[in-house]
Amino acid sequence: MDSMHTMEQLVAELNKYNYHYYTMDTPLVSDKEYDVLYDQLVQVEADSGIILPESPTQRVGGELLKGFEPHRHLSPLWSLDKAQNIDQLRNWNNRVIKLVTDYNSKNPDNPLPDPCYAVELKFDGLTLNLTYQDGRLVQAATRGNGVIGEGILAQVKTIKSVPLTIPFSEGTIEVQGEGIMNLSVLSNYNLTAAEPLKNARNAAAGALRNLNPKATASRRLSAYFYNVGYSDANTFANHREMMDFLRENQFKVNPFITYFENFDDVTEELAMIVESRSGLDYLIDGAVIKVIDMETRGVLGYTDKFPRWAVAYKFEAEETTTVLESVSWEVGRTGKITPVARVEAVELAGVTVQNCTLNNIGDIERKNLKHALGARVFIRRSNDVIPEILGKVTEDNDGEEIEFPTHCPSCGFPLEQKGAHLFCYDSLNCKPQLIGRITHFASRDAMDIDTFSGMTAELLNTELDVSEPADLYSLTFEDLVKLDRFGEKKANNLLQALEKSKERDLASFLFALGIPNTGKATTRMLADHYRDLNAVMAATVEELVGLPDVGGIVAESIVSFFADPFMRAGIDRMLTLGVQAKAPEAPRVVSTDSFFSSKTVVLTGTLHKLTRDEAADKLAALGAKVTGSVSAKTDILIAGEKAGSKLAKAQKLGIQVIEDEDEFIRLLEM
Ligand SMILES: NC(=O)c1ccc[n+]([C@@H]2O[C@H](COP(=O)([O-])OP(=O)(O)OC[C@H]3O[C@@H](n4cnc5c(N)ncnc54)[C@H](O)[C@@H]3O)[C@@H](O)[C@H]2O)c1
Ligand SMILES: [Zn+2]
Repeated sequence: MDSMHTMEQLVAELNKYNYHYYTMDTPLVSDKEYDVLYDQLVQVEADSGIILPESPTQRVGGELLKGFEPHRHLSPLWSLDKAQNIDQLRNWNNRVIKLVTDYNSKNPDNPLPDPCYAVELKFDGLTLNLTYQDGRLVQAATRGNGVIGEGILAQVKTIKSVPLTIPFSEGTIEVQGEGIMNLSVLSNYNLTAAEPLKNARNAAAGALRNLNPKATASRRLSAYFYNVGYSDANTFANHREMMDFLRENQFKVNPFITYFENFDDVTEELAMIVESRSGLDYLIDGAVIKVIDMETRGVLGYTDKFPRWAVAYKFEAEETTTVLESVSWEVGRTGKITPVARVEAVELAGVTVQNCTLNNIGDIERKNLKHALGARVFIRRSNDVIPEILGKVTEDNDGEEIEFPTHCPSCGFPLEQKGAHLFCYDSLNCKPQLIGRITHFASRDAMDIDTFSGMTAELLNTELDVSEPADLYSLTFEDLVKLDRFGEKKANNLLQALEKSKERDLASFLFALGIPNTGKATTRMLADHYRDLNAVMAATVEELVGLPDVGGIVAESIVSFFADPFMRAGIDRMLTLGVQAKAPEAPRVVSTDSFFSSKTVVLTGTLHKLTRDEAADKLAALGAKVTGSVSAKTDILIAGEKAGSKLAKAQKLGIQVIEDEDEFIRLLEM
């Protein structure tokens, strides 16, 4: 009786979440939280042998939205069975093998081949089913309940990569794929949107199920296709043939698709995908493993909800919900004030999350978080960066107000707002700014002062009054040796490291200065172009904006940095104390007859025999233009190990890719 009660509660709760997720595209819980409850229900059903008629384990999708013309799919659309770990994946494979073996023993004259597998990305967007008649797109539908979907032809036509006509013109076919919003498109959209979108999946789904196709068009969606669900004139022997057909008919097919004869190789591929996940420009929530032989698929068949010949291998969730407890304000090295949120501790992607970033006050307002203290919020963690608060679960005014500071929480100086950010401009006296500047100056990509940390900067500041980088170079052994936890050895080590840093090159020195809005690539370019510190310091805005990748803001930042008498004095003092800021070595000989001459080259992934900087130097010396992102203008992509989205993009654009490092080196030396 108790399990009956649990079951009823779970069914009711899950159906409520389904409605908000599938029908409204505004989920109330994260997928992670949903999946936990769903798995509980599956377990209770298995234990009790009872399944309630309205159980979500028996149905695909959710209710249809009114206002769209219903479309009956020519063959049904399915959900996918799930494996949360490799053991569950092996169980799935064992079931496949058993069914194939059983079949073969009954049909010895016509046996099925040993299973081979395709591994694809599992896109997180909205399922699309496109109907083509005699080569023309005549309908596009959502999955709906798997049998009937919502007709969203006008909306789907706004996706530029969806072909309106295809070469294949024999009768009717239905092609399935996923409508998605690229993450870069989402973040661009959010830069100016009055109401930022929380999540790319809901953004895509909501846009496609918007009655106004103009609204859909403004989201600039994309779509990947992975299945021919129905064709009255064509059959395929296996998945490869089907993919070839899709490519030949100009559907966008994801380049990350691999085929394996051996199941162990599948698990290796999955590990690779997990690695490259954070480099992709779209959301995936797992990978899909499919048996490729079509006859085998027919024999394996379907349950009420999903095919037995495919399984989704779920990756660790990147989103969950928690409660926003408080907000504190941190001062960065440039004086920028960053709100840091404390949330109720929650597990996400393998770690316990307690702090999240809120970016800036502009973001708090745009994300409707101004009154969110104590409210439930969605958070997202990708890569290893600090998780971000995406927005409230419900848009109700149910929280306390987040008060914005008027004075620097560290030095008490009145704050100024510039754009979406608050700044403390008391940069010479505000302690976190001093410490931040010194720590940055010493960091690896800057002056590379060994063993120096934020704690060192803090200690030197409190005990020896080191308040700017130049002060570091007047430190003496006597000063250092009397410090807590220092001793002779450490004092000598630091002095040696400081001595060594005097030989750092101009690019690193410029980077170390921490000029606002000026990163490593720009300081390197400045060093290459001017080859002399005084020349950089004398550059004008007009001159700077003429240089590659320098815009007005960067140019202004550089000029006003060097115009500051305090900064100039600090630099002069460092030069007097022996800092060299060495110009790059001998002027570059630009060759014009090499393989790489006048080609635009992008480097990605890990190289083993060269660092990326070395490779870029060599390429530049051969007259190549080395850029950071792949576009139609790219001639060659050098893809080292674990190359991710850039490789996929290059393949998609048909750009020449060199994946073999030895071959790359051979071409460099040619
Ligand atoms: N947060 C919520 O409130 C909520 C509610 C309901 C469901 N969900 C989420 O949705 C999941 C269940 O979703 P479902 O049953 O709709 O779909 P599914 O996750 O079981 O997978 C089926 C879908 O995967 C998609 N897909 C992407 N790439 C594919 C590929 N390469 N090949 C084949 N299919 C591919 C297809 O669109 C297909 O419809 C749950 O696990 C849960 O995470 C969340
Ligand atoms: Zn301050």
